Amino acid sequence: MSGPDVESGDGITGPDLATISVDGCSLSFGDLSVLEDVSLTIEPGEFVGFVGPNGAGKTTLLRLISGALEPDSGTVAVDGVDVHGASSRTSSRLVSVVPQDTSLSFSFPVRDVVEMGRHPHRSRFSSPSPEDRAAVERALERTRTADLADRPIDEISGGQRQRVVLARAIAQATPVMLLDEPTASLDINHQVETLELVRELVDEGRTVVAAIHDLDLAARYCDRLVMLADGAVARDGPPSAVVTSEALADSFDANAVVTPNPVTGTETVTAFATDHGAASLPDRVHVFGSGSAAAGVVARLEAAGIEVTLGPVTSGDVAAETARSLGIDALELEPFTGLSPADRAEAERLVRDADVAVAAGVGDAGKEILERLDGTPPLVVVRDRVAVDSSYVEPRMRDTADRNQRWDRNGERALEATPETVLEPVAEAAARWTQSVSSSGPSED
Ligand SMILES: Nc1ncnc2c1ncn2[C@@H]1O[C@H](COP(=O)(O)OP(=O)(O)OP(=O)(O)O)[C@@H](O)[C@H]1O
Repeated sequence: MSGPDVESGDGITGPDLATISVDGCSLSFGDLSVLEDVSLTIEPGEFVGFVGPNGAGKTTLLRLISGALEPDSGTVAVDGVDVHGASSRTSSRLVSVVPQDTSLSFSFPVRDVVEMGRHPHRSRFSSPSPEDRAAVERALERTRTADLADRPIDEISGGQRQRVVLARAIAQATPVMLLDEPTASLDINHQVETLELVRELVDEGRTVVAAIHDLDLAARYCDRLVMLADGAVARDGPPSAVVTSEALADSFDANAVVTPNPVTGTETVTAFATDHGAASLPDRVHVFGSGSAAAGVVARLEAAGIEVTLGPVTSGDVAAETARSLGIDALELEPFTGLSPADRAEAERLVRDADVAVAAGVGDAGKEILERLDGTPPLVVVRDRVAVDSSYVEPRMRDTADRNQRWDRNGERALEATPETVLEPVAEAAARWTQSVSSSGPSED
């Protein structure tokens, strides 16, 4: 299944396309089992991201594919060649590697380091050909490291070194590139430039596998993600199928929501702290309000596994958009319209079905519902940090808070929170409610 030998854009001959086949690979370090029966096929021209929590086995799997580590059982083939049986010259014509740790123990000029990528293409004692030189210059240009070419490698920054090592891999002109955290030490411009460049290499036909911690970048640039957890493939597929709140909860034990990035449309992960005090959370919470305060509350409650409803909220509002992207049931109103009797009935139903209500940036329509539903369920008021300082909004907030006092069955003030701290008072409100119901039975009012 060897690919055709062709003259590549980087001036070398070799197979231009290669498939990676990992078949039933297991590997242990002493008693520690790190990979267990991993099988994967990666097609030519795919950009695959390995994602997963620390210690999941991403680097180990990359090192297994490069041939640096040998599996206890199973095989790895690149372009049909068993990488563990091949000579190092054959493997280094097939696979180039950008390791996580790019520190080098010598002081060569950057150009010489990039030129090392050409060694597999030359006979042992020959000097670089014009073709080699052209490939090196091209790699320096593509990684924007040409201005560093004469500097000693040990006198440039970690991020610059990372780009130089990528240049060396590009100069190596292999059909497969393996990158371990290629953007880890890069600033935002260089992160995006590097991943755009990797995409270009993929579009030229290379097969690229990269371990990437940043899930947003992985979802934005990779064609396919393989989520590793405890040394096994937990999920494998397009980013939209792999970066989900369920997968993040299962594999990372993370409390997170995944929403579409408004600019790129790709998956964006927002993770929250998992601590919400000792009390248990209610099953269902209704959120009144709009704006970023309500959006933050909705996302945090959803990430904590609570069934959330929202409304009334104006269509297009950030809270409505957040609810929509999370598949949350929301009562949306068209801009500049009031509550119809049907909307009112629907809002009242959503609130009555909830164990706790949260008010966050409540507008006039929401206030109307708040006023009519006196008594149940218990209420938590979220004070928006911006709103608290505003002379326009603050009297309205105070007004809402005063009215909320009448809401509480025990005559206590409604519990207050910020979007960041909403889980604890929600848990407390639910506990209070359960207590008051069990001591007096549900109220009629
Ligand atoms: N040379 C080694 N000797 C012993 N244990 C090792 C060795 N290399 C890795 N491990 C262990 O193997 C497991 C997987 O490590 P690996 O570096 O592959 O994880 P990773 O998913 O790349 O993690 P990270 O996201 O932190 O980079 C870890 O428990 C690690 O401690």
